[in-house]
Amino acid sequence: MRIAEVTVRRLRMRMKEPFSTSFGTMQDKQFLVIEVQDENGNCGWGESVAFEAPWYTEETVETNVHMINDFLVPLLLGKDITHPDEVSMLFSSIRKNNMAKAALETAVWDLYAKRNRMSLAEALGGTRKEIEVGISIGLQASFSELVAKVQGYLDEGYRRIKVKIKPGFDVELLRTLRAAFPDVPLMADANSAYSLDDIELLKELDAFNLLMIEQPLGHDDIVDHAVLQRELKTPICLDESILSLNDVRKALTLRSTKVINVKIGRVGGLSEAKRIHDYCMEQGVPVWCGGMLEAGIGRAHNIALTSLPNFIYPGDTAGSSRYWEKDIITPEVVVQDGVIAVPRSNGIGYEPDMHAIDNFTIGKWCFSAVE
Ligand SMILES: O=C(O)CCC(=O)c1ccccc1C(=O)O
Ligand SMILES: [Mg+2]
Repeated sequence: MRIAEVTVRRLRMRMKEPFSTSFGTMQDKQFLVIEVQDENGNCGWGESVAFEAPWYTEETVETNVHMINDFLVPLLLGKDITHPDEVSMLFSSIRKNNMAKAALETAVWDLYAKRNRMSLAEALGGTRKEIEVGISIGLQASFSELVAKVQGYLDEGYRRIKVKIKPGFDVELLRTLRAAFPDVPLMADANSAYSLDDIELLKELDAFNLLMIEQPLGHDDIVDHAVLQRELKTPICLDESILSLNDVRKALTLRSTKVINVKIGRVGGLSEAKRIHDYCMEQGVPVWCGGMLEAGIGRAHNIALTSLPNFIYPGDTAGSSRYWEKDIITPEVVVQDGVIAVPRSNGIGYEPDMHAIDNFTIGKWCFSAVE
């Protein structure tokens, strides 16, 4: 297939409620939507998960606009591609900027699946017909509000609860939750809020029978996490520290982590995400799919990826209505009884809603290959 056109749209959408983590609060979300077109007019869709500010990784919406428009699109446009695995090789001269690369690469995966009349899940080798999902709940103003939120999501059927923690909102917060929900699959995500100086406090979390603790230490660390894991019963799960299969290999060698949170954007695309999945499966290490407050297109890519067999724990991919009054795909992503049915129609299996997309678009760039 020849990549004949690329359209980059910058969208702004307001989330139903703010989302707070150890590094701050956000409610307005800007992100990029990518449309790639082949020589026959088939379209593939991708979403950049970079945020407006660089608190999760160093990438931002603006750096993604720059990288995509000025470096990555010129490497992709007009190229003949037989398989989407080739896209990351086309981009190999560009260091890092994984979210920018993934936005384009995932769009090519969708296009490839559509051309071959298969679902994206099928193209990736996914086997599950439905996926179990959990929910990630941001820091709340009070413990009672948090308990009420958890109860609400359990009532909706979510299969696993993840809460954010930070210094001062950890031991008592989790004690309160465990008292209210003794048997619920529960985990905590610190988004790098602690250091090895907090080791005694982190050991107290072993009392709460958590499924895992996500990224307690430095965003780029795999050495201190190995020291911490030796002292903890609770499995550590790395998120921010994992940017590639090589990072996974090194973290497992050091025993820094027992579970991997796979995010397509953070690792540079679906091909690398699948390689990480396959490697972890060989090693007997479970993985699960993280979230980046995505709109529908990013959500659809997560669902397809999660259909692979070693996605053992429920992921963070909630239904569209968790964040959005109105999503940018039809139908919207629906969670019923804590599961999402993996779409069987071609590509991502959801139709981009052009009316909604146009409504939210605040910037647009179009590129065509020269004939
Ligand atoms: O609901 C989601 O999409 C995931 C929410 C979440 O935990 C998160 C949201 C934004 C940035 C980082 C993270 C994270 O997993 O650390
Ligand atoms: Mg995380």
